Amino acid sequence: MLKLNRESLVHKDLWQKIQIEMPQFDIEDFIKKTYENPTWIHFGAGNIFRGYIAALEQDLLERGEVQTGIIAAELFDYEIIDRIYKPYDNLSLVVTADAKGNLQKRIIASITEALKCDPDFKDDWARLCEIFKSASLQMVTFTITEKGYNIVDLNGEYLPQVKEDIENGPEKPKSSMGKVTSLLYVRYKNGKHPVAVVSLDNCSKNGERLYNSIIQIAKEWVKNKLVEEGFVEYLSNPSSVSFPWSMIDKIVPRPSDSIRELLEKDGLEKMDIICTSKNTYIAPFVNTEKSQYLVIEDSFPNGRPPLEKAGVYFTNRQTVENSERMKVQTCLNPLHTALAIFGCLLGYKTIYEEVKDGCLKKLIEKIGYEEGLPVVVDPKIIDPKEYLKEVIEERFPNPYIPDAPQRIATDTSQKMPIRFGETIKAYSESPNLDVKSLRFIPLVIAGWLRYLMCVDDSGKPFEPSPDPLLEELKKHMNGIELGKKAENLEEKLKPILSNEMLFRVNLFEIGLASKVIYYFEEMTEGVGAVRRTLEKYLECD
Ligand SMILES: NC(=O)c1ccc[n+]([C@@H]2O[C@H](COP(=O)([O-])OP(=O)(O)OC[C@H]3O[C@@H](n4cnc5c(N)ncnc54)[C@H](O)[C@@H]3O)[C@@H](O)[C@H]2O)c1
Ligand SMILES: O=P(O)(O)OC[C@@H](O)[C@@H](O)[C@H](O)[C@H](O)CO
Repeated sequence: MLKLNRESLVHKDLWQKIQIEMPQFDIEDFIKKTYENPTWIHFGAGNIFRGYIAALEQDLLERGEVQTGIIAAELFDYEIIDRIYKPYDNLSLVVTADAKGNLQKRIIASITEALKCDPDFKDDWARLCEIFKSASLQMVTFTITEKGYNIVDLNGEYLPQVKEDIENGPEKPKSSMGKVTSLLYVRYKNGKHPVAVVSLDNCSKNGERLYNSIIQIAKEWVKNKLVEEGFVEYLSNPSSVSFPWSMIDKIVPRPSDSIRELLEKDGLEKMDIICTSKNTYIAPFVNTEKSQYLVIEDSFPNGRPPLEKAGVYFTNRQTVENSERMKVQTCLNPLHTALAIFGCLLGYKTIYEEVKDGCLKKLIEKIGYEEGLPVVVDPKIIDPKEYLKEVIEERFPNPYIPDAPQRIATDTSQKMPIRFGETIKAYSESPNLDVKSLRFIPLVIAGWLRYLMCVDDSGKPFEPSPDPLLEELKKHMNGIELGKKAENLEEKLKPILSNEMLFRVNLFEIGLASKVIYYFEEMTEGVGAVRRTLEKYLECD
C-alpha cells in the first residue's frame, strides 16, 4: 500500500506503475527557499485551490520558471489543516477527467506550509506576521466563497465578529476580513512593502468587493484611533497595495466516492473523504475537469510569477469584468444555480443526469442564450457563444465529473445577486431591453422560493444545503404549504422579493415580482407541480 506523503515520493517506480505523475523538482530545496523568501500566500485552502491554483504554480516550478511555492492559510475551517494538509505533508492528488473518461492523476507538491490564520494559534499567527513583513511577498490570493467577504448582514449592520474587531483593533482579530486587514497592517508597519491582494472567488467585481471590506475596517480603526491614517492611504494606493479583479473557471466538485474507490484500488491508503464540522467536503485527492480559465487584471506592484506561461490571461480591468460577466453572471454560474435548485426539487444527485432531462436542458439554454447573452459584452479573449456551447454541450454533461446540485445549492442567497441580480439590473437599466420580457430567470427565482419550503416535488422533506441566510429566509415561508392556497402570499414574500441585497433591485419596483409569485403559486399547487410548471413554460416533456 502507498501513502501520500513526502517520504513515499522516493518510491518513484511504484507511483509510475499506477500512472500517477510525480512532481518534477527538488521539493526540499524549494520548501526552504519559500520559507526564507515567501512570494505567494493563499487564503481558503479548499478544493479549487488544491485542484487548480496550486497546480498552476506546480507547472511553473516544473519548468523552472519560479523557485518558490505557495503558502496555504485557513481563515475559517481549521480542520482542513489538521486533517487534510498535515497528515499528507501538504501534498494533494489531482485527478482530472475528460468527457471520454480518460484520467490524469498528478501529485501536487507546490504547497509548502499550511497555517491556521487565527491569533489563538500563536505559532501560526507569528509565522503569518513574518510572511506579511517579508519584502519578497508578491501576492495574497483568496478562494473563501462569496460570504467570506461579508462584513455586514442583510440589514447593513456589522456582523458580530466584525463589530468586535472594529472596537478592538488589529491586535486579536476574529473575523475573516478583520484578520486580513490586521496582517496588511503588519506589512504597513514593517516597511510598507507593496503587494497584490487578489480575490479569486465567483463574485462580480471581486477585487472591489475585497477592497471595500478591508478599507471599511481600516477606516473604522482610524476613526477609533487604533491605527494611523497612513494605513488607509497605503491600502488606497495601487502602487502600494493593489486589488486586481479576476475571473476564475474550473469545475471542481466535492471529492467523489468513485474516484476514492479507484485510487484505493490502485493501492493508495487513507483516501477518505471527510466533511468537516464547518461543512467542507474535502479529501487528500481532488477531482476536476480539464477545462479551465483564469483571467486576472495585471496590477501587481511587487511583481508576480509568470503565470501566463501556465495559461493564465493577464489583461486590463475591463476585459476581466467582461469575462466575469460572461461566466459568473451569464453563461455558467446562473445555469449551475438553476440546475442546483431544480435538481434538489426533482430529486437529482448529479448535474450530468440533469442535463439529460429535456426540460432542464431547455431551461438552461433559455437562461443562457435567450436571456443572458443579450447583456454580455464580448471579452474578446474568449468567445461567449462558443463558451456557452462548451458549458452546455461538453462540460455539464461530463459523467466523469460527478458534480452535485446539492454542492452548488450551498449559499444560494449569496449567489442570487451575482448570478441573476446583475442581469435583471442590466435589463432594467437598458434603453433597448425590457425587464418584463424576462421569463426564465423569474422561473428560477420562483423555484428558489419553492426550494426554501424544503419539500421536494414528490412531497418529501429534504435537507437544504447550508446557507448563512437559510433560517431567516425560511421564516418567510411559514404558513405556505404544498397543495394549499396561501393567504397574503404577496405580503409574505415581500421581504425576500423586495430585498436589493438579494436581487440587486427591488423586484416589485421593476415589475417582476408578480410574475415570480404567479410561477411560485403554480409550483406549490401539489405534488408534481414543479415538473408541470416547467413543462408548461418550457413546452417540454
Ligand atoms: N469549486 C469550484 O468549482 C470553483 C470554481 C471557480 C471558483 N470557485 C470559487 O472558490 C470558492 C471556494 O470553492 P472550493 O471548491 O474551494 O470550496 P471548498 O468548500 O472546498 O472550500 C471553501 C473554502 O472557503 C473557506 N471559507 C468558507 N467560509 C468562509 C468564511 N466565512 N471566511 C473565510 N473562509 C471561508 C473554507 O474554509 C474553505 O477554505 C467558491 O465559493 C467560488 O467562489 C470555485
Ligand atoms: O463555487 P461556488 O459555491 O461559488 O459555486 C458553485 C459552482 O457554481 C461553481 O463552483 C462552479 O463549479 C465554478 O464557478 C465553475 O468555474
